[in-house]
Amino acid sequence: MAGEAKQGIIDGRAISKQIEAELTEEIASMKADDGMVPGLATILVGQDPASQLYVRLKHKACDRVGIYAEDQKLDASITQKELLDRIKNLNTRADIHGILLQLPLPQHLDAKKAMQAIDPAKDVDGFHPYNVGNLMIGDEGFVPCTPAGIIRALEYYDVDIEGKDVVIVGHSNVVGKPMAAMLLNRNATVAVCHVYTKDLKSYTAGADILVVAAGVKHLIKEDMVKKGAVVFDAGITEEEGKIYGDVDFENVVNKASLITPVPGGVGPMTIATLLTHVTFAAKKIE
Ligand SMILES: NC(=O)C1=CN([C@@H]2O[C@H](COP(=O)(O)OP(=O)(O)OC[C@H]3O[C@@H](n4cnc5c(N)ncnc54)[C@H](OP(=O)(O)O)[C@@H]3O)[C@@H](O)[C@H]2O)C=CC1
Ligand SMILES: Nc1nc(=O)c2c([nH]1)NC[C@@H]1CN(c3ccc(C(=O)N[C@@H](CCC(=O)O)C(=O)O)cc3)C=[N+]21
Repeated sequence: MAGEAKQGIIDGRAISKQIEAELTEEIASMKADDGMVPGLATILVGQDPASQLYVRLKHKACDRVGIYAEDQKLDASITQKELLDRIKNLNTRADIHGILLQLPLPQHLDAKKAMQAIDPAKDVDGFHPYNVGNLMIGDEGFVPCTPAGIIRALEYYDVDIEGKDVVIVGHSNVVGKPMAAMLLNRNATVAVCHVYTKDLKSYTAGADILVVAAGVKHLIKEDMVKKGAVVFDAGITEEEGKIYGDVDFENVVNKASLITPVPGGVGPMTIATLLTHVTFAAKKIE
C-alpha cells in the first residue's frame, strides 16, 4: 500500500536486518572490486558493564556484515594525552575508516576535547563540532546514529514529517539536540523538553511524533500521549537484568499508531546506522 502509513509496533530488529543484508552485499562487492574492507575502531575506556555490552553489540554487528572491527580497550586511569595520542594514531591508519569513542568517559577525561581530536571524516558517531555544525546548517553528513536511525524508521514506515508537531524529551548532544535539528531540517515544528520544562504533559500530549530520550523508566504514561501519535523510545534503564524504556509501553501501545519497543526498537536501528556510516566512510576514500 504505497504512501499509506503503516500501523503497529516498529520492529527495529527487522529494519536493521534489512539494512544489514543490503550492507553485506555492498561490502562484499567493495571487497571483490578492489579489496576494500571498511574498518571501525572502537575505544572503550574503563570497565563500565553497559558500555562493554554496547561495544560488544557493535562488534558483533560489524562481523555480521563484513566490517573489520578493532576493539581498543583502555585502562580507566589513562591520561588525556594518552587518549588523544591513541585517537591521533587511528586518524592516520588507512585500514580504519571510522572511529567510535564510547561514552561516557571517566570523570578526569575531557570528552569534548577527545571528540575534537577525531578526524571529522572518520567521525562515524557524528559528534565532532564540524559534523554538528554541518547538521545545524542543513548539511547532514555524519550525524549521530540514534536520531539518524529514528529518521530511517520514519521513512521506512512512510510517516510524514513536514508540518508535524514533534516533541522531544531530553536535550543531550547524543540524541535530543541532533534529533531536533534533523526534524527541523525536514520542516517539522519541534519542541524540546528537559528537566526544567514546567509541564511536560502539556507538550507531549500534543505531539504527532514523540521522541523520548531521558533515561527515566516509564516517564511517559498513557495520558501523556495523543491518540494516533508515533512514539520513539530511546531510553534504556537496567534493573535486575531487565531493561526498560522511558515509555510505559504496555499502556501507551493502545494509543499510539506506531511505537518502538525496548528492547528491539531504537537500539538496533542505532547500530545499523553506525554500520552504514562506517561503510560510507570507507566508500568516500575509494
Ligand atoms: N537506544 C540507543 O541507541 C541509545 C540509548 N540511549 C539512552 O537514552 C537515554 C538518554 O540518553 P542521552 O540522550 O545520552 O541523555 P542524557 O542521559 O545525557 O540526558 C538525559 C536528558 O533527559 C532529560 N531528562 C532527564 N529526566 C527528565 C525528566 N524527568 N523529564 C524531562 N526530561 C528529563 C535531561 O534534561 P537535563 O539535561 O535538563 O537534566 C537530559 O536532557 C538513556 O537511557 C540512554 O541510555 C542513549 C544513546 C543511544
Ligand atoms: N560514542 C558513543 N556512541 C554511541 O552510540 C553510544 C555511546 N557512545 N554510549 C552509550 C549509548 C547507548 N547506545 C546503545 C546502542 C545500542 C543499544 C541496543 O542495541 N540495545 C538493545 C538491547 C541491548 C540490551 O540487552 O541492553 C535494544 O534496545 O534492543 C543500546 C544502546 C549507544 N551509545
